[in-house]
Amino acid sequence: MNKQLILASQSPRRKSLLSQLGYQFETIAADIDETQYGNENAECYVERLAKEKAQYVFDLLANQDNSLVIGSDTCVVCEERIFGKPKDLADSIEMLSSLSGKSHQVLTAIALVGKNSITCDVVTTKVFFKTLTEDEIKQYWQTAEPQDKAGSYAIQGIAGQFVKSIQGSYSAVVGLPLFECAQMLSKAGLSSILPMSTE
Ligand SMILES: Cc1cn([C@H]2C[C@H](O)[C@@H](COP(=O)(O)OP(=O)(O)OP(=O)(O)O)O2)c(=O)[nH]c1=O
Repeated sequence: MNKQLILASQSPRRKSLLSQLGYQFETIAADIDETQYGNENAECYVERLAKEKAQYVFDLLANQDNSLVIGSDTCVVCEERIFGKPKDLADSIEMLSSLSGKSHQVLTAIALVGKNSITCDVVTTKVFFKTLTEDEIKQYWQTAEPQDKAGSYAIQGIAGQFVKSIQGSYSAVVGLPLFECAQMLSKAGLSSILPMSTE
């Protein structure tokens, strides 16, 4: 019997990306504390949060034997600094000024939790930004787009024009790496409407 798939997320972008893979799934938002530990590097941080989101939702389920939960987390890393979502305009100015005119990394972790199983993968993408003026950053803030996005920008939105190029996975920057996600779900034995082979 095929397992039931649940996406542990309140993000409409993750829902839309997962839909592209052709799986039937439900979404349930995870409510976890996203505070970073003092000694935690970016990779460990996103991996832990992706696992905690998936585990949080898995623990709510009645039918755990027959369920798999996928959780994900994204952060932006620039010169050793880790950026999550901006708290306010000042935070957004701080983040986007740091990203202006150089490259940074976007880290997205995906975790799949089932009964007695956890698998996880962290995908890193390099993003090259044009130089931004403070006026541009302030105007961008007024659009509301950056407010719920790691690093205070959305590559899939207005901020697409800030991005000169990327090396890596576009879908991972938006919030869910499609290639890695498809491989993980396929290896876990889930079938989508599109049969996948694993590499
Ligand atoms: C860099 C970047 C991030 N983002 C988004 C992806 C994530 O949704 C968000 C980072 O916050 P997350 O805490 O990873 O996710 P979330 O709170 O939106 O959703 P949930 O925890 O319920 O799954 O930033 C974009 O949409 N575009 C971008 O270009």
